[in-house]
Amino acid sequence: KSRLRKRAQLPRVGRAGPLGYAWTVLRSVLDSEGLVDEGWAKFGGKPFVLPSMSGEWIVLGPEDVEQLRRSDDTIFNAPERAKQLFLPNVMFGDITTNPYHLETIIRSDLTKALRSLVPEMLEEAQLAIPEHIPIKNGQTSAIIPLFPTMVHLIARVSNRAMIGAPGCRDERFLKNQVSVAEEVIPMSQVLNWFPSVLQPVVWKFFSVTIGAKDHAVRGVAPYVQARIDYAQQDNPSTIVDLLLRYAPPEDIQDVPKLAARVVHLNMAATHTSAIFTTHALFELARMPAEDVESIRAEILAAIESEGDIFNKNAVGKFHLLDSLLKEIGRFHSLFAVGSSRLVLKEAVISNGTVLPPGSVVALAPKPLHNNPDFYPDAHVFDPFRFAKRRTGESVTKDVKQSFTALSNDYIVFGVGKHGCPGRFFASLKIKVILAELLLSYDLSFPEGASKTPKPFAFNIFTMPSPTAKLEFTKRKVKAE
Ligand code: HEM
Repeated sequence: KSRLRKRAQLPRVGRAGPLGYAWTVLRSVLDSEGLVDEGWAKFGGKPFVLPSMSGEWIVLGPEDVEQLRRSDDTIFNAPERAKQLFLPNVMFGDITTNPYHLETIIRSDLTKALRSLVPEMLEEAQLAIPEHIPIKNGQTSAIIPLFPTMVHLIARVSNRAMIGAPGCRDERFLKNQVSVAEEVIPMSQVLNWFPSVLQPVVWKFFSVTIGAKDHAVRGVAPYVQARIDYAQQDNPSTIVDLLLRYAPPEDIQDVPKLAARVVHLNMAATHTSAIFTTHALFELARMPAEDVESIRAEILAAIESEGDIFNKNAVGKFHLLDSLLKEIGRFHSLFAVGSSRLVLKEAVISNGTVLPPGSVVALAPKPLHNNPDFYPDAHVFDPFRFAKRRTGESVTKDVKQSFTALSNDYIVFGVGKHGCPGRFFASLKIKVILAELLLSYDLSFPEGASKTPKPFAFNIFTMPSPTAKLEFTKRKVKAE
């Protein structure tokens, strides 16, 4: 007898019946994570359907992660799903038929260029931090809204790598880059309510009204043009140079399209990294002082071991900071469901269910990251969890504990061939900024403020509280 079952037999989370369905869809807007937790508990970690405003997600269980990891896009397709979910071709023009800005550049060239980018990002962080944490004359500390400040700081340091200095310091330019995600992500949701023929018209209407993406593209265009004019790409020093190296001739004639690719990359690079930086600073402010001191001491020792130079090798030795970031990714999920793929051909999943083409599958980070087989005391936030697993016996085993290592039990950066190609850049950038902040300031919650600010959830995404504040007190000794 066949064990195979039809897709329709998959259980669904939420209230029963058509009205219950509508209620569940509405709940998913503000509480997808709660729905995923509920479905996982109710169906014992077996696949189930999660309804949402942008259609149904089939949330897969731990047994199916390996199948997604190995997939080569013939059955479970990532780029098609990204197009369906974020509609880049509607909002940015056709930048995904030849997605060289996402693949070649970020995956290989940027990662190779990281060594030379560390001193640049460090210099930018050192210049930007005092501007973002303005301490008034005669005072020793400043209280700032953390998440929006980190978004801005990250955008500036990222753009030192994207377009170079001094362009990355232009406040208006940065504001526009940051606003793009705030326009485009909710818009992709709204556009999904319209049939595809109407989407360009609806987008045109909204984009003229809001305009963040158009402003951002116009902001990047002069830098692209300058790099074309000076043929800087033979000796690349920014991501724009790398982009020009791979751009086909027709793209070189189309500066706005090239600029749109940079804006698209900025979108992937900013809020994600700012979320980690914000969580890390809140955690550091909550942590026992001696733990913060051990992280600082390790940073100082690593820099000293490189002849007092804060370079990429030194950052590679910040194991405690690396562990803290990895634990943040494990403990605070960024999204309720991720690594989604469009099913292109009939596919059978672990429990024998046959999924028809057109289905959407995804993984649920939070329950996977709470698997007691891999994470004893999973409910406890242990900043040094992964550092403790580094035994020093085998380099390969130790590397597996690092923040950027992908595994089936740690899916913050996704799985398989579409796992985040920007993660090495992101990790370095975040560490440079955090190390600089830790060496310069003591961190604390302002008097009377909650030490566990409530995160903000929208659709599948979860962000740290956008209004919670942190106090930065200048430290007396700052090692150079
Ligand atoms: C902490 C920061 C970041 C996090 C948590 C993050 C997370 C992710 C995740 C979960 C995916 C999807 C993986 C999958 O489908 O399995 C992804 C894809 C991607 N990310 Fe990141 N990301 C971060 C930073 C960056 C940065 C800085 C860049 C660019 C400079 C970047 C560029 C990309 C690109 C181009 C993709 C698409 C890859 C593909 O489909 O092949 N990301 N990221």
